[in-house]
Amino acid sequence: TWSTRPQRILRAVQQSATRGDPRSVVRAIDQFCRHKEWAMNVGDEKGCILDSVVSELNPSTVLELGTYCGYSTVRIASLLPPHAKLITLEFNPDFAAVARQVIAWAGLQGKVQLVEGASGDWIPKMKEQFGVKTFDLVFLDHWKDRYLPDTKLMEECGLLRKGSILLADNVICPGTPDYLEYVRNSPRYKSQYFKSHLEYTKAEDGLEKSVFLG
Ligand SMILES: CCCNc1ncnc2c1ncn2[C@@H]1O[C@H](/C=C/CNC(=O)c2cc(-c3ccc(F)cc3)cc(O)c2O)[C@@H](O)[C@H]1O
Ligand SMILES: [Mg+2]
Repeated sequence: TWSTRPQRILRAVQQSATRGDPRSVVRAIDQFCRHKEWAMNVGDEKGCILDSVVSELNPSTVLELGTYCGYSTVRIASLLPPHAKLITLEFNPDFAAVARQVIAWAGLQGKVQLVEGASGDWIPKMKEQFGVKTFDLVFLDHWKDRYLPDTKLMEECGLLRKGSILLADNVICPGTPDYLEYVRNSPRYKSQYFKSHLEYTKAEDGLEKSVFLG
């Protein structure tokens, strides 16, 4: 087939979702991934847990690592207060191009800064490039072996403050054992596991919510 899966996801959004309606964009992607082609979006079950963490925290600054098609970007941005900002990092240009259009279809481009590049390069530049002091919430959903090094990098760059929340996808499937061991045993975090299922399947997966204690 000539198109890529992200391009087919974008087409499903453009065909089935209403412009400017984030919930319809989320629904269109979930419908497509449940009934047509599985894709690695956080999905609706874990997405509801993500929504509750965002709504409860009401964050002003959010960082997302791994945009992919922009599904969780849209979920998070649609819940942010008026002046809040979400910076999302994506290093695959084809995925970034699809995500920009998904985010625009949802009408959320004003709340989202999609940065095309690698987390390791951009985390150290957050303060100077975007005037960010610290992040209230970080959503980790990129390569699973990068969760721990990038968390340590965020600590070193002073991007976390007392009370900052790290929310990590896939801590069971595919799994992030070194990250989980770190946030669950480090005295600098208070960690909590939210049991759920791998998107669009019955397999176990879950989100780990970790509060940075400073
Ligand atoms: C330089 C590498 C680290 N820095 C990075 N900086 C910016 N973007 C990065 C990135 N790493 C990866 N990305 C991007 O994040 C995304 C990667 C996500 C990786 N996610 C998974 O592998 C994943 C995989 C599964 C999965 C589960 C079960 C299964 F059988 C098959 C797959 C489920 C998920 O929910 C997942 O999130 C891509 O868009 C990629 O281009
Ligand atoms: Mg994931």
